[in-house]
Amino acid sequence: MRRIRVPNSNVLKACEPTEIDLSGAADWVPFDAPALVGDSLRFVSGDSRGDRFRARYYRDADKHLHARFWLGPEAEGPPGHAHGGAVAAIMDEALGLAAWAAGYPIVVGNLNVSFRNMLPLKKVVTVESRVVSVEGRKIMVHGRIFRGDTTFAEAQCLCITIPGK
Ligand SMILES: CC(C)(COP(=O)(O)OP(=O)(O)OC[C@H]1O[C@@H](n2cnc3c(N)ncnc32)[C@H](O)[C@@H]1OP(=O)(O)O)[C@@H](O)C(=O)NCCC(=O)NCCSC(=O)Cc1ccccc1
Repeated sequence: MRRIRVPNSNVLKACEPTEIDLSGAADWVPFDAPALVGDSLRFVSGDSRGDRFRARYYRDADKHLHARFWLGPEAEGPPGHAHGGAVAAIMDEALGLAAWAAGYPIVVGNLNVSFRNMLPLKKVVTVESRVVSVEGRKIMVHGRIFRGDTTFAEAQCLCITIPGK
C-alpha cells in the first residue's frame, strides 16, 4: 500500500511567507509607538515575526492613528478566525495608543467592543481611530477594524489620564 507523507506543522510553518505586507496608505507616516510609551506594547505588537499579531502603526496628515494588523494562527478563536479577546486586545492597545499619540498619557478605564463580522486569520486588516472628546481627565476614543467594505469590530474606549505624567 502506498503511504502518503504529510509534512509536520513545523515544515508547513516554514513554508509560509514570513514577510507580511503591512505597508500604510500613501499619505501615512510610520509612527514609533514604543518610543512614546515604552516597551509595554509587547503583549500585542511586540513581535513583528510572531504567529499571533503583527502590527505597524502610522499617523495621517491630521495626526490620526492608523494601524495595519495581521492575526496569525495563535490568535484563533472560531476556526480560521480571530478570538474575540484578540480583537479586544487590539482595540485596547490601538485606541489607548491613539490617546497617547494625541498627547494624553492614559490608561484605559472602559472598553466597549462590538464584534460585527468574524475576522479572518492571515489577512491584513486596518485599524482606524479618532479621539472624539476630551472632558477633564476623560478622553473618549472611537475605533474600527476593517478590510475593504467589511467592518469586523467597532469600539468605544474611555481613557483616563494618569495624574502627574
Ligand atoms: C486610573 C483609573 C482608570 C481611574 O482611577 P482614578 O485615577 O482614581 O480616577 P477616578 O476613579 O476618579 O476617575 C476619573 C474620572 O473617570 C471616570 N471613570 C473612571 N473609570 C471609569 C469607568 N470604568 N467608566 C466610566 N467612567 C470612569 C470617573 O467617574 C471620573 O469621572 P469624573 O471626573 O468624576 O467625571 C483606575 O481605575 C485604574 O487604574 N484602572 C485600571 C486601568 C487599567 O489597568 N487599564 C488597562 C491597562 S491600560 C491599557 O492596556 C491600554 C494602553 C494602551 C496603550 C498604551 C498604554 C495603555
